[in-house]
Amino acid sequence: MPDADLSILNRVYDIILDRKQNYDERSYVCKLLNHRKGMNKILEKVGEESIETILAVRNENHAEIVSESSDLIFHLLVMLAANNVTLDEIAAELIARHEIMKRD
Ligand SMILES: N=c1c2ncn([C@@H]3O[C@H](COP(=O)(O)OP(=O)(O)OP(=O)(O)O)[C@@H](O)[C@H]3O)c2ncn1[C@@H]1O[C@H](COP(=O)(O)O)[C@@H](O)[C@H]1O
Repeated sequence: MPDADLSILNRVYDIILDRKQNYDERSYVCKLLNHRKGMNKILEKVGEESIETILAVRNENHAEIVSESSDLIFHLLVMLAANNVTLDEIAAELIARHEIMKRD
């Protein structure tokens, strides 16, 4: 297994963008992006996974926190891609805040 690093966020985001362009009935991302409830379905999933992450923390269960946080981040990536927000924009926002707030 390759070293785990956050470049996987870009890789998954790029797959989601590809799913926006190329419908595949086997794809979970395509099901979400084309759901009859529209954006509400994606937002429901973000809400659901947020609550499951909170419960995992309440349970003090490390493995569950990792798993539920991964579900949450994945569904956030779908929500961002569906709204044409790029990861570069998120990175730029975090960098700008870091520059403003850093104390050393
Ligand atoms: N990271 C993920 C990922 N994490 C979770 N899931 C799916 O998210 C779904 C919802 O998870 P839940 O735990 O909420 O399960 P559930 O309650 O049964 O879900 P629903 O009934 O609400 O659909 C499950 O079907 C999971 O398989 C994911 N599906 C896809 N990815 C990534 O997205 C890429 C593209 O996926 P496809 O579009 O399916 O090819 C994959 O290669 C992965 O990198």
